[in-house]
Amino acid sequence: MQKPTFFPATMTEMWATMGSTLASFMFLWAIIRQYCPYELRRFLEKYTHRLMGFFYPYIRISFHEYAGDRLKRSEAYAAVEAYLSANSSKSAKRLKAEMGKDSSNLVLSMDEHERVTDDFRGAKVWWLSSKVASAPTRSMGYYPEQEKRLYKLTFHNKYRDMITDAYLEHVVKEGKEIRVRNRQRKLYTNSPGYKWPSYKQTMWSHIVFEHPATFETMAMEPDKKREIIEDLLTFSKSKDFYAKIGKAWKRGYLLYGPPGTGKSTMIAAMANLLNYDVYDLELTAVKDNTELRKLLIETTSKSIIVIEDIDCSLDLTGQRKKKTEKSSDDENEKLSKEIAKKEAKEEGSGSKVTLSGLLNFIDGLWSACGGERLIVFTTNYVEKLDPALIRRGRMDKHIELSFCSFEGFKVLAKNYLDLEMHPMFDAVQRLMEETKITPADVAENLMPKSPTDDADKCLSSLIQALEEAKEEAVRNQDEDVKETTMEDVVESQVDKETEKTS
Ligand SMILES: Nc1ncnc2c1ncn2[C@@H]1O[C@H](COP(=O)(O)OP(=O)(O)OP(=O)(O)O)[C@@H](O)[C@H]1O
Ligand SMILES: [Mg+2]
Repeated sequence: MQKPTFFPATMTEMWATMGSTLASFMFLWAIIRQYCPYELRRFLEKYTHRLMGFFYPYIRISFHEYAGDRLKRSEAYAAVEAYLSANSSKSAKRLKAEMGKDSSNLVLSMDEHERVTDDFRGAKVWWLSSKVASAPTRSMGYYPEQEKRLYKLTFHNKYRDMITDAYLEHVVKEGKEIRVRNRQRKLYTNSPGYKWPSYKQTMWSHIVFEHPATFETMAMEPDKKREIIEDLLTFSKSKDFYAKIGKAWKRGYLLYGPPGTGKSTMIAAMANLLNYDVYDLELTAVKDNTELRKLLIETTSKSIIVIEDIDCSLDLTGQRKKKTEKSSDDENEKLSKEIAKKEAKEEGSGSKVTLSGLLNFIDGLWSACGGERLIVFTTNYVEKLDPALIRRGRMDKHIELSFCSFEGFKVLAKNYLDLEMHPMFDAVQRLMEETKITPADVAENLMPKSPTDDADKCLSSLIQALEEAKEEAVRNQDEDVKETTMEDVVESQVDKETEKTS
């Protein structure tokens, strides 16, 4: 009987032949790579790829993290990352873990060079997470080698239409939803320490946004509060409307009023209402208009860009006027430039952001990128600002936050003391009508200072503060009257003397 040795022998021979052929080919390729000129190598590579294309029935799509000029992280990459994080955690063997929403759960995603498969309407696709190193740039000094991350999607040619249409739409849609669900809201600030020009580094640094303020806890007249909430909610749902009227999907809010009336608190309440990130822009740390534009490009949609105390941030108030004066006289121009330089040096800020740079930031062509953004300015002195800065269209809604009303006090009493009615409320109401007090002062008085402090104690401390404020106001008024009468007396004396001499 013949032994069944034929097959294994042939197989072994076949493997051996194949192995040696492969080795020869590799050897040949190594020689070609070493000695062949670059152009010829490129040519060979190009045609090998084309030849492969005839026989290799699979299609590959790459999703790069930074596409194009790399100004911004690719939305498609982020959506794919989120989609795969939800779908790969069961099948991938190496995963990356990151903190998710509220720092309470971990979000897993594919680690580098990991491959997972996905099924869509019977079609099988493969996802590979990968990274490629790009050559170090030497044009402006030496930067280390940069890594570009990407996802590669491979599928059979016969599913081409279905994958490029339906499947990719499904991935992006689901990915976006997952991102919103897992999103930890962030509070960003522009770090003045930013120097490293690597493309991966953003100009913003962030922490998790955890401010607890809401519109419910804000002391304000109920009608005004409702109006602001409705305005915000309408804005957030108006994507199509803004597209229809041909306007960028953004809205400017100017919050003004004395210190301690809740401007910063309202920004936190807005962010919590709409579930937006907050970008707290420190203008004095921005070097120039170009840097301001870069900062703007790096903000994401669903966010609030805040510039607090806009009147103090830069000397934006008189710049337009100065410019016209300057143009009339060259000598003056030089002089004022030198003074400005000196001032900048003295202040140590060195910021060269101009009013026109800021105006462009708010509603220039670049401001439209991203969409769904609120720009909020706060100031204590609205009258100091350049009218161009706060005209409608730039700052669409002007909200005055003012001294505490009795309605506002009732909200604070409910928050701080759990009180809706109390016999001392009448006294508070009467005093509030007669004098001005900020919500911050009311809040401070209503705050229990020791475990034994009860509602009566807090309310009487508030009444005392109100009475003191009233007395001070009367005193100030008396002094004002005295000053004006003195001025009148002096003026009339001067008038009499000039009449005599004439
Ligand atoms: N309208 C308000 N409702 C509830 N709390 C308020 C309100 N206004 C002020 N407060 C309380 O007072 C404190 C100071 O308020 P906030 O920082 O918002 O004032 P601001 O208007 O931003 O002042 P500034 O102009 O000095 O920046 C907050 O911690 C908040 O608790
Ligand atoms: Mg503030």
